[in-house]
Amino acid sequence: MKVKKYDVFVIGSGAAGRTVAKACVKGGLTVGMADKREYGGTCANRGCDPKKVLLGATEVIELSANLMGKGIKAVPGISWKKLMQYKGQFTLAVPRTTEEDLKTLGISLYHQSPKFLDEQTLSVEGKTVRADKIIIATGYEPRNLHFKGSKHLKSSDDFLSQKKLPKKITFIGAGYVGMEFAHIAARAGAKVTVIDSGKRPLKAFDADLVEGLRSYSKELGIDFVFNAKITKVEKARKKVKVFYRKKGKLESLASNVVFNTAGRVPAISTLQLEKGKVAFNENGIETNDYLQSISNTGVYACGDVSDKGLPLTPLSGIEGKVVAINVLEGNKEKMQVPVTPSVVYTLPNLASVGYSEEEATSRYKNVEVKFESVPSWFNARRVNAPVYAYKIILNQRTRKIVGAHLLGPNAGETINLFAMAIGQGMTAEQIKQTVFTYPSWSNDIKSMV
Ligand SMILES: Cc1cc2nc3c(=O)[nH]c(=O)nc-3n(C[C@H](O)[C@H](O)[C@H](O)COP(=O)(O)OP(=O)(O)OC[C@H]3O[C@@H](n4cnc5c(N)ncnc54)[C@H](O)[C@@H]3O)c2cc1C
Ligand SMILES: NC(=O)c1ccc[n+]([C@@H]2O[C@H](COP(=O)([O-])OP(=O)(O)OC[C@H]3O[C@@H](n4cnc5c(N)ncnc54)[C@H](O)[C@@H]3O)[C@@H](O)[C@H]2O)c1
Repeated sequence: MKVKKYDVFVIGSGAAGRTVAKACVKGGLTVGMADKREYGGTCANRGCDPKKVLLGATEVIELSANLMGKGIKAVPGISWKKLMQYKGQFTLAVPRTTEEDLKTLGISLYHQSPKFLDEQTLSVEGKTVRADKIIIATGYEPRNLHFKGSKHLKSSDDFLSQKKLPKKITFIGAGYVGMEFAHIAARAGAKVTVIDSGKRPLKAFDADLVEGLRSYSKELGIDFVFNAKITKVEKARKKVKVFYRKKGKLESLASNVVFNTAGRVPAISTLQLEKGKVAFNENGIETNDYLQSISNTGVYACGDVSDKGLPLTPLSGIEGKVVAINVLEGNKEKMQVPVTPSVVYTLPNLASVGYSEEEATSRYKNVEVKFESVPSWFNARRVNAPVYAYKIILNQRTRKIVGAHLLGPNAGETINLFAMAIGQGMTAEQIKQTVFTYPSWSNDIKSMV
């Protein structure tokens, strides 16, 4: 059988895969790429970007609700249909423009999941393809839940493309996706319940600030069920019923739609990795410091699907660059996971960078923890924001900031200043000496440290 040969074959067209493919083709290599879905990846098609467009409309609701009676006469309503049309202006063209961009550079495109036939050979679209280097950049996909009736659950993709907003919605999973979507849906007018097997939402975030977010979410009308073991889901006419066990008691709750937001797992199940001798674990493809497979030197992995770093868009791009350098120049660049800020786009935002209180306490002899709730500060008061809190962690000996955790309006932006401060090893005094605009959220960080 005829074999099609490339220097590099990239699986996945998200931020990670595109970065590698473009750099390699610009570096003079022949490149092929496959994606089994629409080109452009999760972030641009069905993740960060469309989510944040929907969030924009809910920001108007939050701001006006807080200023009701303080100069604002009415809280506007959301037309879900119109909002989805607006969202489409950001997403609909992504697959086409991505393909055009990649094709113009000379990259050959395939539209199916490849399967490894051996360490260097793939089968895709009925063709046999051999490449010196195969790059796995397939990202994450929703975790399958294994109770009876789980086929009735919808995914985050469905949430971001639903034409009508259901009246009653349940989210299974109070992580990033569940919490962000719960806030969007509640502000857009749905009755929302979030159910989780754990004891609190957003386990990776500071417990004190998460408690502030949980309690404000409750005021917004979002119901929570924690420590719940879901036993089955049943569909009956217009309702979907979730059955769960809590404290030994069997309970149920009915809604129009139930979304599975119970986490995401490496998208590797259709690749036949065993045939390619590519080792993997539950975090993804097992890689060395060069993001090269530990078991097949002809394979690299980057983005969410590699076992390094957090599954976030900025890191996928960075990992893509590292792989491109190592493919083009022969393992020259080690992946060093940088200081990475992260934000949950609820309103208020919950944002975090650096060490948690627990990590800092176990790492340094003396830490100073500044934790305060400050809705009385001018910036919060001027927009009548009811929630504004921070927890800043300093190494007492060096006075360097080692962790910052924020809950409040604009926290997703303000956290970037702390990312810079931690990355550059700045002390509290250096931050205080810096001149910021006034009055601004950024300027508040001087008082926080
Ligand atoms: C709802 C949601 C909201 C998010 N919001 C944010 C946010 O605000 N900020 C942030 O930083 N991150 C966010 N993320 C995470 C972010 O989307 C990912 O970290 C990022 O997209 C990862 O990029 P990637 O290139 O590694 O993978 P992806 O963008 O997932 O790209 C992987 C590509 O590989 C393809 N693929 C998968 N399997 C195969 C296969 N077998 N064969 C061929 N192709 C395959 C997929 O179709 C996809 O196009 C969000 C994720 C979700 C789901
Ligand atoms: N703003 C952002 O940067 C952003 C937004 C969305 C997603 N992401 C990325 O995507 C990743 C996945 O996010 P996610 O929200 O899907 O997952 P997650 O891991 O953040 O949360 C999943 C939640 O589901 C719960 N859960 C798991 N199994 C369950 C079950 N059987 N029953 C009930 N609850 C169950 C877990 O306890 C957890 O609270 C994140 O780690 C993040 O890296 C980032």
